[in-house]
Amino acid sequence: MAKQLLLSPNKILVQQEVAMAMATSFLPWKVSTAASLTTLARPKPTITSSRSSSFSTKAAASNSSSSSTKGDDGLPARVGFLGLGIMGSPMALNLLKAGCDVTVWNRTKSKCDQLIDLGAKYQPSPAEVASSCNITFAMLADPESAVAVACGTNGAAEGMGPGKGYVDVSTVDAATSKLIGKQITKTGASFLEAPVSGSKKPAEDGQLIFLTAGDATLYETVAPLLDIMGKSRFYLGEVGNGAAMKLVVNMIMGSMMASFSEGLLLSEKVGLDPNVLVEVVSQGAISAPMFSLKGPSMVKASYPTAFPLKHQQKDLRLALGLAESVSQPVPVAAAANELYKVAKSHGLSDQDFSAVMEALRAKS
Ligand SMILES: NC(=O)C1=CN([C@@H]2O[C@H](COP(=O)(O)OP(=O)(O)OC[C@H]3O[C@@H](n4cnc5c(N)ncnc54)[C@H](OP(=O)(O)O)[C@@H]3O)[C@@H](O)[C@H]2O)C=CC1
Ligand SMILES: O=CC(=O)O
Repeated sequence: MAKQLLLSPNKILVQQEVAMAMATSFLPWKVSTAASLTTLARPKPTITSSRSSSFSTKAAASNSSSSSTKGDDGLPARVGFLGLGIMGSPMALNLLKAGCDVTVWNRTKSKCDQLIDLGAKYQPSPAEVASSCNITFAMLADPESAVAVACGTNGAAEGMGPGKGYVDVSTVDAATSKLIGKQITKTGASFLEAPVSGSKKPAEDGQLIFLTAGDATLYETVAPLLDIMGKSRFYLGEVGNGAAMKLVVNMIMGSMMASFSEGLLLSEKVGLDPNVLVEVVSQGAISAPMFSLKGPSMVKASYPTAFPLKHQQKDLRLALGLAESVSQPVPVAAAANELYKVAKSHGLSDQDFSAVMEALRAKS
């Protein structure tokens, strides 16, 4: 059964979560390999503690053979995936590995090859993916590409219709998400926004956090698919709330990274070993997985891309717009945004966002 928490004062419902029996009843095409559940069950974060059944669905799916892509009534799951970048590729791969019938599309077709080799189907346009699938996910770079893929010529909306669902997992602003939702629902299909928190590695490990909002029935329908790709999911109500939550989280993250970079450079300048700083930080109240993960390579001025810097700057820009819309001062985020803009002007757009440190180094 769904457990709901009411968060005042905004009256945003956070639903945690839907039992497997309920979820699978919406999904005749999903598997339920009960025998395999116990062995695959992982420790769950507190937030997911009320959804052990959904978690088990994930475990079952992860352990399933390709024959288990068919439910009791023999209907196959047909899941589309649009956008196979750093995040989309591992997410689609996890769906495929879990036994889903996955159809992919990417603007640069070569990025589909690995998934096709592993059994994914291919369609030459978002419209054709949407028309051949029950559920279509989209993981695009930014608002412009998310709109183009959903609503442009040969876009997904052209292939949508009653009974289908479109789940946009890109990080965009609320207005963009609402626009896409409007175009999708006009066709009779359902829409869910579901941006993710978590980077390349969590995407590979199926450990993403989904921040969903929109059609509640579609949310329940896709819950087992989200559980294949992620470790937790939040349902936040109306379209726009998921986008807003994601932007607030990434606004904090962008400022944290800028501040951490300043600390590393300052420690170096005053003759301290920045590796020791990373260790000290890791043991105290400001410890964060992000610092421990990226600190050692930042000290070596190495920035292997997990979260491209250009996307972090996009998120800060969109978060500033969100803050502006409600007259909320966010001076720290505004300053961080300027730093990421400088980093972009130094040609660091496609490096990891931790390369923002280079913008500070260049200033000194
Ligand atoms: N990387 C990360 O750690 C995280 C990223 N995100 C968010 O997820 C989204 C995707 O990120 P990520 O995978 O890292 O980004 P990438 O830059 O690796 O991938 C972007 C994807 O968008 C496609 N794309 C870009 N422009 C267009 C366009 N005009 N038309 C059609 N397709 C287009 C790209 O296609 P092509 O291959 O042809 O260029 C590619 O598939 C972003 O919104 C990002 O902010 C969220 C959480 C974590
Ligand atoms: O959007 C980036 C992330 O790490 O989350």
